[in-house]
Amino acid sequence: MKAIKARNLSFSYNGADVLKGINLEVEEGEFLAILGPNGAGKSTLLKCISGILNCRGVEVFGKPIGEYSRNELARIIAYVPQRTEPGFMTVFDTVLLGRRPYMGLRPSKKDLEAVKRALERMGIAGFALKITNKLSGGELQKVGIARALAQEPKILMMDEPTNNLDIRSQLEVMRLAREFSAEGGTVIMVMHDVNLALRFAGRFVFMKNGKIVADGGREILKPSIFREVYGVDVIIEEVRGIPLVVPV
Ligand SMILES: Nc1ncnc2c1ncn2[C@@H]1O[C@H](COP(=O)(O)OP(=O)(O)OP(=O)(O)O)[C@@H](O)[C@H]1O
Repeated sequence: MKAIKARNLSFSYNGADVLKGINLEVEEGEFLAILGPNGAGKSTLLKCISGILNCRGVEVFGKPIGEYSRNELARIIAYVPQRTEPGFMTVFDTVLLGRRPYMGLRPSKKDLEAVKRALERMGIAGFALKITNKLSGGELQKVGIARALAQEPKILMMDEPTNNLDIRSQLEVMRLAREFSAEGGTVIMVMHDVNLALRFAGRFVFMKNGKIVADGGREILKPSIFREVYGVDVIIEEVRGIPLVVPV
C-alpha cells in the first residue's frame, strides 16, 4: 500500500518556484531519508506531503490529502518540525497535545498512557513536569519527537530530528525511527548527516534545486552522486560492514 504519493508536485513561495514537478511514492513501512544541499526544497517537500502546506497532487493512503479532515490526517501523519518552540507548558502537557486528534474534553486513560509511553521512549519522563522554556535545545527536540509518538501516527515525518542531539541521542532517534518502520510505520526524514542516513534508512532521495535527482537504495550512493548534488568529492569506505562517506 502506498502511504504517500506525490504526482508532479510543484510549489512556490511568492512566485519563486521551490518544488518543480516532484514525483514520489512511498510504500507503507519504508524508512526514507531526504537529502540534499541547503535550500534544495527538502523541508518544503516534507511540509507539502504532510499537509502543512496546501499543495495539489498529494495522496495519503490512496486519498487526496485535501479530502481528510484535520483530525483524520493528524491520526495518520505526525510531523516533527525542525524546531520545537518552547512555551510555558510542562513537558507532559506539550506531549499531551499529540493526543488532541483523539481527545474529548478531558484526556482518557489511553491518552495518558500514550503520553507516558512516549516520554519513556524518548528518555524524558524524568523531567515531565519541567516547563519547556527551561529546556536545552536537545531536550526540546526530544519533546517534539515524543509529542509525535504520542500521536500514534502511521507516518512519521521528521525534519532534521537529530539536530541539537548528542551522538547517543542521535543514535536513539535513528533506532526509534528504524523500529517504527520495522513495525509497519512509514518514516520520512529530512536530514543532512549522510552517514546516519546510510546506516539507518532503507531508501534515499537526493534533491537539488527543487527536483529529485536520485532515488533508490544503498546502491545509488556512489561518489558521482555527491559530486552532482553537493559538488564535493567523497570516498565511500566500509567500516565493520557499515558504509562511510568521507569528503576528500
Ligand atoms: N516561508 C517561506 N517563505 C519564502 N521562502 C521560503 C520559505 N520557506 C523556504 N523558503 C525558500 O524556499 C527554498 C527551499 O527552502 P527549504 O527550507 O524547503 O529548503 P531545505 O532543502 O529544507 O533547506 P535546508 O537544508 O537549509 O533546511 C529556499 O530558497 C528558501 O529560502
